[in-house]
Amino acid sequence: MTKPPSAFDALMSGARAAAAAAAKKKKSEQSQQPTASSSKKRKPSSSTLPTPTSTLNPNEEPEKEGPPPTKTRHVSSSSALQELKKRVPQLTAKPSKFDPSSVACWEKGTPVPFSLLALALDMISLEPGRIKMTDIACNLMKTVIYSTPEDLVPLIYLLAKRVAPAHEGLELGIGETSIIKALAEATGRTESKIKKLYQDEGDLGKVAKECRSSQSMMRKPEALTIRKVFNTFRLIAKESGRDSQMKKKNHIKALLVAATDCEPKYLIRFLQGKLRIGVAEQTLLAALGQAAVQSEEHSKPPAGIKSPLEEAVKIVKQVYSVLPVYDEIVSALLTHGVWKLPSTCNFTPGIPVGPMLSKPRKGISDILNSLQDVQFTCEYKYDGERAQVHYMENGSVEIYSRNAERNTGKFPDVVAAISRLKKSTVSSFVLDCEIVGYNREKQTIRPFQDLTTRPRKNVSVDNIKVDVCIFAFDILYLNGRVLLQDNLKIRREHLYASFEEETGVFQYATAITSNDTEEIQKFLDKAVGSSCEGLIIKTLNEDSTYEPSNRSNNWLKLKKDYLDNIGDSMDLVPIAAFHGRVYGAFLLACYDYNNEEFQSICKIGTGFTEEVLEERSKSLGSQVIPGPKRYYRYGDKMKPDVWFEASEVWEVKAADLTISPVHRAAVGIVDSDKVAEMYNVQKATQTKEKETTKQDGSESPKKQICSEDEDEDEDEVADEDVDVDVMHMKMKISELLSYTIVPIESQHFC
Ligand SMILES: Nc1ncnc2c1ncn2[C@@H]1O[C@H](COP(=O)(O)OP(=O)(O)OP(=O)(O)O)[C@@H](O)[C@H]1O
Ligand SMILES: [Mg+2]
Ligand SMILES: [Mg+2]
Repeated sequence: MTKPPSAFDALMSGARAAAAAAAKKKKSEQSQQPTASSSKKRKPSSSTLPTPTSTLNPNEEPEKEGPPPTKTRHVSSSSALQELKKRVPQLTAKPSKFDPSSVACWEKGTPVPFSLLALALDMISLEPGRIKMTDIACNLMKTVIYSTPEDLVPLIYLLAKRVAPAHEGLELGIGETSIIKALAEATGRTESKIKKLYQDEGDLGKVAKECRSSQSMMRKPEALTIRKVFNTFRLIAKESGRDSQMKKKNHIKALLVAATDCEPKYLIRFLQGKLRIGVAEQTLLAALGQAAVQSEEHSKPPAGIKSPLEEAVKIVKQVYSVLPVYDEIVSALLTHGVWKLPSTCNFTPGIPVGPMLSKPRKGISDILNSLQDVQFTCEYKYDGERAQVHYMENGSVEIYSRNAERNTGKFPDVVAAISRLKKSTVSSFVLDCEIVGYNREKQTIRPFQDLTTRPRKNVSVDNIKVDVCIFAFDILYLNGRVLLQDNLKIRREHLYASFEEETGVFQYATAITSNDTEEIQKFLDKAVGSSCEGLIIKTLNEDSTYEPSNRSNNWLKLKKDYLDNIGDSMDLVPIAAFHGRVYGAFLLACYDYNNEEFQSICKIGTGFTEEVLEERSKSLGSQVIPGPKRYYRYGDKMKPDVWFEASEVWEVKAADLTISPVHRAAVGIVDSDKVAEMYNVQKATQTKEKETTKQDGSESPKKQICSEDEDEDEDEVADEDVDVDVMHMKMKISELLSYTIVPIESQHFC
């Protein structure tokens, strides 16, 4: 999703929910997993890791340093850990050559030690390439399938940094303060000491590791297992009401007390929901597909499949886009095998499917070339929030965002409208639509920015400041029937027959069916004139099924931004920055000669190569001033981390200028108190970010992104853009083109 600042926020909040999200409630807690798919019985290794149920030693002394642990079981002997450490490097083997018994040095069938995951994550963190990362994740899964298949679900959730599927919205809900408190109590240090170490180190995970390793323990509590950690995370996520923070803290403390070696580091990082652990969703799904094929029982592909590994990965990804619930997929996979997945895991009302996405095209002729001899339709591309509305047989409604976040509480007006305007023949449906800010008096679409001022949760219908109109463009499910495989023409007929339109409340996306260049051009102009971003062109008849999560050639977007003749560059001055790994984002300002002031116009997230970003950060680092100059104009809500002397000018190519409630450019000229904002700079720079990620396969460049909120949830960006296409980059329209360092006479402005 590429949005102006506040949408970027929405993305980040989606990520937050997702990063903290987790497993399907009952299932994972019941550890109901099917049996091991490995049929060969191998002898457990002689040097087994002690299991959690082993030797209780009531005679041991409580440890001297730190509070005594609640349990006094002695488990994980350091020799067992050493043995595991010796074996773990084998996880980097090619999955086809990897023998899980070479790593599984604990008793088969017993819970898999958490240290295996922690050590594997250490290895993954050293791997820049996606392929190697996938191999390690795959081998890790193979090991778990071989040893203790019921631990596969918890393993996958931990790798995915979730505690439940995204749509359940279950979050760990712990702040850094609680983590620090728990860490202090678990290690017997003061909170201020931990804070100090954190400040010096910059990484609470490392602090945790150091504190643990420097703490001598007379006796150790039970060794952590993957399932124990995961179940505790779920408990943490579910604690609510009074004392919940305290209870959460105690859960964390119990985990920390039991953690050894590099375990504390990863526990903390999981709890913080940090990027530096885990694997992107698509990598995880690929690893799962491969691990499934290579696990013995179900490895035989049906006849005619030439490349089983690739095919299995495709199946797992496809099934996940229709039913994004690991519990279901893993269970089906272990019971019936990967080849039966498409029939064992199906679309389920109430669970959001991945939204179909579009590919950018540069112009109408480009579109006509791509879609020769194919019937297609053009629709307005509305600039709002994607919504998948599920209306269940019992009349309940759920609204999901593009990232499968549950948005129902944000749009009670949509819930009401949809229930009122569905025809009486309709008993259940899943609607794909764009929710757009709307001025009902003037009957006009409001800018995207206005929509983002709506609170995210617990909105009450009586207190809505920004009305919305639902622009419906697809229907995926109707009266108990899944329509994903029907072509768009049929789906549309169903859609048009299912609702009453009401201007400004519920409308069908404006559409024409034409392949005449001039007509399409006029339609595009009309779309832009009606505050839309451009058009989405969709195949109508053949090859026009709904493709969940796919950025498909059957949906092409034509944004006004992309057209060659629009978009000019502007000379802007960085006046402040927001922290990231280097500076995460800069606040840019234009110079107003009349008022002799710098007025903020946009934040620029990236759009530069890492090299240029590094260079600019360094250069501006020497221009830091204690606070904003009095001739800087910026919105009250802008809270950059550092301010700069106005010292250099950057040429920035922009797609669009819109009225901004935040920035101060052209204040008083454009609108009495509102101002212009170059928000598309951010849209495009975020896109660029995605491509960087894809191309080099690493995740680190994402750290450059900074949103209006904290930068803690960057990882979701990676998850969702695995299939961002390179075309996008070529036609990127707003980017940092060049920068010139122009000395600016500061006395001039004083
Ligand atoms: N008529 C429409 N049909 C499909 N999607 C539409 C339509 N109108 C608006 N949209 C929006 O456009 C998006 C599809 O564009 P794309 O696949 O590029 O996703 P995106 O990266 O979020 O797009 P963008 O940032 O350009 O809005 C959808 O997610 C939806 O929010
Ligand atoms: Mg986009
Ligand atoms: Mg959009």
